[in-house]
Amino acid sequence: MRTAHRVEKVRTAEAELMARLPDGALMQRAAAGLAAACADLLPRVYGSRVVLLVGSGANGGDALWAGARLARRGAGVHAVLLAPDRVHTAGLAALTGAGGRVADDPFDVLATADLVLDGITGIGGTGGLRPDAVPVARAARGSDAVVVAVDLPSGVEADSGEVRGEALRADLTVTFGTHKPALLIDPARTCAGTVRLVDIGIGPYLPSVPEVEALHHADVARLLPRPTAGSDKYRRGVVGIAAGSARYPGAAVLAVAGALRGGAGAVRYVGPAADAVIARFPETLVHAGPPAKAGRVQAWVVGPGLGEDADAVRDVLASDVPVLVDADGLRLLDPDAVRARSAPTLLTPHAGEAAALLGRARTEVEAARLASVRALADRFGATVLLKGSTTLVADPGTGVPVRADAMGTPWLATAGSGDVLSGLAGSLLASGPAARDAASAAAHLHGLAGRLAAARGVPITAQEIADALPAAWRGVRDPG
Ligand SMILES: NC(=O)C1=CN([C@@H]2O[C@H](COP(=O)(O)OP(=O)(O)OC[C@H]3O[C@@H](n4cnc5c(N)ncnc54)[C@H](O)[C@@H]3O)[C@@H](O)[C@H]2O)[C@@H](O)CC1
Ligand SMILES: Nc1ncnc2c1ncn2[C@@H]1O[C@H](COP(=O)(O)OP(=O)(O)O)[C@@H](O)[C@H]1O
Ligand SMILES: [K+]
Repeated sequence: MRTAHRVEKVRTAEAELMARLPDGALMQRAAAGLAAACADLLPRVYGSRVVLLVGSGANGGDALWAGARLARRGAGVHAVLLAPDRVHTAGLAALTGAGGRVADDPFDVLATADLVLDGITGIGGTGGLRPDAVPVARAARGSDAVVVAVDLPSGVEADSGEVRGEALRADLTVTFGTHKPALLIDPARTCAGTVRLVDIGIGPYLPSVPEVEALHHADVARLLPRPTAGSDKYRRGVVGIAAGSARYPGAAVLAVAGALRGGAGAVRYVGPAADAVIARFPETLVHAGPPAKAGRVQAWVVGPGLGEDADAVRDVLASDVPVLVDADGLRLLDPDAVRARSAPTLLTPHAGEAAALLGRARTEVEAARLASVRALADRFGATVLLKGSTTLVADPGTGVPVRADAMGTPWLATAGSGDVLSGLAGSLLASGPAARDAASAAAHLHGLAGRLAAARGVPITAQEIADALPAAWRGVRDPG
């Protein structure tokens, strides 16, 4: 599992460790890891052209010390000083002592660079790149050089993953001690490129509960149900799907398709699309409705393609089993009914639906995804899965890390893809895990299924995502 901590916690941990170490030792650890990562990227260090973008803080210091190491190995290193009167003096002395130089014209040196190290800002940066840094960052991106961000791509908000203005776009980010939330959450995550973590020894001083966590395949594999000799279809869990309408029968079929691949022992469909569901999936148990009369289930999914059937939403929310609400269900739900539930509730909005639930603009939700998912979880007293290029899963209250999943691919942005996800997550929910575990496992499997279906770089349909779910289970359980 990758874990990310807030700046305040990182600074506290660094201070505790620094008090036990000689001056500058932590920066040396960071610079050594950074220089090694750069050396790995260059065909050879000797004779390569490296440009350092150096801001006013310790992030610039890291870049300068790493530049000095590369210069000692024969690289031609130029430093672009964005705040010459506030530069890290020891770092600059080390660079010039190793044969590195201060650049006269940033654009000249960037035009021929092989590698650019972005040390403009790290965890101390706020408010996007300053106007004087913008053309330099753009020139770096526009050059043929590989761009390596120091700790964070400059211009992002470390704690939230927001980008308030312009940010540098890196190919690789070398981060120190722990991930920062911005490295796991869009839009900042997209600026980071590949992320490499360098251990500088602060691990023991960080809190055990991170701010954000991202599951690996192995973590997800542990969350997936596995039938035992004592299992029967009811013990494995029955998931009820209240979805579809005369207008949108396909949503019911797709939600059932996802549910059938989610590990429940049986899928019970309730609603007006029973014929379409049975025609495609004869293994489904169908019922015309209402949900309360459909028979016992261990979890409900309500909402995909539901149209205006507010009664179905009310019925399901009144049940005493875990409930997932998606799509039309999110529009029709009574917030008080959600808050009053004693069994778990999982809401699965995309940014537009989240915006409607919060009474905010969609752009606001997209810009501040972490704050939005937390606000929704608190407002509804429910687990919330916020869809998008990084899927976030939050529980209400503090002290529980938000889960971030970036397994997906933009090819997943296709009609009906969310219906498959809700069926899948509901099916997992029926087998008994906590809502946040069912939600994060579903997001990961769905993302991997999308990747597998789109492996040849071709458009995919929602049905193909559902069809790729068995391969995604295998991929998660046996990544070998
Ligand atoms: N504290 C430590 O022990 C260590 C810190 N390290 C490095 O130090 C960094 C943090 O250093 P600092 O606290 O000095 O902070 P930064 O170097 O991230 O930036 C702070 C400086 O940037 C200015 N600034 C803020 N926002 C800006 C913006 N948008 N555009 C331009 N300038 C802006 C501030 O006025 C301040 O002078 C980490 O990200 C990491 O790279 C590493 O060397 C590891 C050890
Ligand atoms: N740019 C993207 N990158 C990765 N995944 C995405 C992207 N856009 C959307 N998705 C995923 O695709 C799915 C779309 O769901 P949703 O918006 O509900 O679609 P629909 O309502 O058509 O079923 C979600 O799982 C979401 O996380
Ligand atoms: K940086």
